[in-house]
Amino acid sequence: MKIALGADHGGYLLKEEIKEYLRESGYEVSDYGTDSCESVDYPSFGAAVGQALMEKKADLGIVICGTGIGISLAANKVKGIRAALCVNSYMARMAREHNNANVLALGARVIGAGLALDIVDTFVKASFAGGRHAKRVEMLSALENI
Ligand SMILES: O=C(CO)[C@H](O)[C@H](O)[C@H](O)COP(=O)(O)O
Repeated sequence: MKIALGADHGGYLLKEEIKEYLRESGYEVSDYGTDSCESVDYPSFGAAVGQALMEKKADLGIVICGTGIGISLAANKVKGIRAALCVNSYMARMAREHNNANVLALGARVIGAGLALDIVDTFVKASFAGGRHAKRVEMLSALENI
């Protein structure tokens, strides 16, 4: 599985930890920045990860900023992206099983690294349950045409 990572300055350090964790776990990881704690603008990095998924360069994305809010909003502006901001592992599992989320958003100023890695692990291992959820996800996609 290929995973695209992106973060602003608020999420940079957590992104580096997640990158190391995923690579050690055997995943192929592409890093769309940022590359330091120097102040940058989260929309660029959320959009870059979203575009990477839509261009089939990755299967899932993980985006991180201070709260996870701004960068999830940015990723969700890309057509086809369902980015879910999660603060616990239950949300991460439901995001995949019920919402077929393709991007996980995290807030590095909200949760610690230990919880973040557990959320990441849950998200990448879970899969879409389909069934009654498929119609709802299709309805979400239809909203992109409004
Ligand atoms: O976009 C955000 C909030 O929705 C992120 O948390 C950003 O990382 C944050 O806004 C950056 O704030 P800073 O004061 O410029 O570091």
